[in-house]
Amino acid sequence: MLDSTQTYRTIVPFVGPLAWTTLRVVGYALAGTVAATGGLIITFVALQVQRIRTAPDQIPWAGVERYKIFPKLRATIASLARDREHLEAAWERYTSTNKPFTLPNLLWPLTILPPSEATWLISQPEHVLSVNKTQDDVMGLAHLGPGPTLESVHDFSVITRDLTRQIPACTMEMFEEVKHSFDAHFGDPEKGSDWQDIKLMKIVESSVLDVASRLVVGAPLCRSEQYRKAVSAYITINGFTALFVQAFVPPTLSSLAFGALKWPVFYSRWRAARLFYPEVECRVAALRDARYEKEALQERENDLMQWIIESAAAKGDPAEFDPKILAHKLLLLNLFTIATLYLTLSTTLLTLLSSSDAADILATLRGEATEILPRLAQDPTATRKMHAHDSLIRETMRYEPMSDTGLMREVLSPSGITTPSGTFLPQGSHVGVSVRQMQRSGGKSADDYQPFRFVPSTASSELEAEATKPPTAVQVSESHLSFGMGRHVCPGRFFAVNTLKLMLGYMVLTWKFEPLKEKAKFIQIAGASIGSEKTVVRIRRRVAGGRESGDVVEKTSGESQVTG
Ligand code: HEM
Repeated sequence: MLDSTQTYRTIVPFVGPLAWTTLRVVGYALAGTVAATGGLIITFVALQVQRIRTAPDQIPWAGVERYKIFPKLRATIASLARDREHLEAAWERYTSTNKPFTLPNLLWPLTILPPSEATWLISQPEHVLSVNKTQDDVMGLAHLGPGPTLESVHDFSVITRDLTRQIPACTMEMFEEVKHSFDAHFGDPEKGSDWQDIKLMKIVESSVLDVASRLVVGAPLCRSEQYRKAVSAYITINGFTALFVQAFVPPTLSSLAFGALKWPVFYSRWRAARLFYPEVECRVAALRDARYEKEALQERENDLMQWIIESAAAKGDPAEFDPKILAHKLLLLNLFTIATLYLTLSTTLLTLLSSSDAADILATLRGEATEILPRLAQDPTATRKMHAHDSLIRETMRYEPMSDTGLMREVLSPSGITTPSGTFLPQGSHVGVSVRQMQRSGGKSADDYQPFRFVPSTASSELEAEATKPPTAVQVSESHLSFGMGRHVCPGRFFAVNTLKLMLGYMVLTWKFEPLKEKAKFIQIAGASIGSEKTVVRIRRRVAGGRESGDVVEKTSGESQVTG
């Protein structure tokens, strides 16, 4: 055995070189990190400067501070957190005189047209003002989309044609999932009917994930932890990759960047798709075999997966009928449904619970849900009579839309385009409207939150009722732009509002909510409004036992059931 002196003598000669090597590795790592960060910052700034140049010259910019160096660049960087502030100030200043202004934004400077030009904006053809191009850029669809072509990715006819028509047929299935997922995620069942604190955003996210996925992949997969994790990872990685390339990579190099960065997205997509891919493959094969057998065709499923498969088959292009592409198309739709329903439901709840009338609003909703939800099994179209819920959804989207700006288009026309009031928009510039301000500028009470302002009044005659009927949540107009407007209006809005009614109705029937003591905080990120993750809400499960009509009782199987 070596004594301590020997050990010391053996080790000492290695200490110096080892320390030196370690120091060098750390040094290289540090230098690499500094160089990479510096490179990213320089590319980012150069890219922003180039984008600033694409904006129309003669239009004033929002948020710029004169006499400061690089005012537009500074305003662009500040827009990440101060977008709403910029929008409000410029709206006050320019819109009263019907003038456009340019809103700085990290994606691109956005020229905001006055409301009088919104109808002109949406009536321009795609090759002049393009919606698809903005979607492709924000979501990286050309590189990360399912394919087989971009045109195919933008074909949403399955939603417009099949999903909207089949809403009554899907309602009970969706309601079953609402009950299952909200019971599973909302609060700790062990606490019974005691008050408990929940982090609202997290819990709404988990519940919505199951409900939105039920439409796309069905049960039981939508409830599996493996699928939930895989689809969440796919949404996050896809979103970050597309945004990273849009923010840091010049358009000329974006194909190269996507070529390298797409692999984590494809891997995450594969992890989610492989869980339902065999089912898609099996149905594709069945459809191929059964094309000439009427009986087999009659037995086919009636769900989104089947509609997508049949729609692809109808195109007669083998590339469209590839099970892998079909699975990826389903995942893209799952991304749309999860993100939009999560944001809208959480904003609706937070705005409602922040209101000074929260208790009364909840009571009215509960009354309506008690009357309608138990009738769904007999009449799935009964959700159309949930006027209070519909009005609350429309009012929340009006008051606190998912995004402050909308109707976003890129000018594709090589010679640019001039608006009716004479504003010239060059090729490559981006144009849109201020959704939030337009929705809040319809009279004295437009700045107030009145959840039941769109509930039909009880008129004396049918004729009068028809004449005074307020618009519903899915009816878009210049004062209701949260679903967009024109040819690219959201095709999923009928399904979205129906599902939101089921979720809200079930929640108010099943839990008591304590109104918030302070107004809920919303985080503004680049024009999007998202409830704070930290918001804690107090809930209590209503006592089971069917004491009141409409209460939720537990069946012996452990499932919950709404009593009639
Ligand atoms: C409350 C929830 C939702 C909101 C607030 C919402 C909002 C929007 C908005 C603002 C647009 C852009 C319209 C335009 O550019 O003019 C859009 C487009 C779209 N939405 Fe939704 N959406 C929701 C739910 C859904 C759902 C559930 C689906 C799928 C089932 C869906 C599918 C789509 C598709 C495919 C488009 C692109 C349409 C096109 O470019 O032609 N959305 N949505």
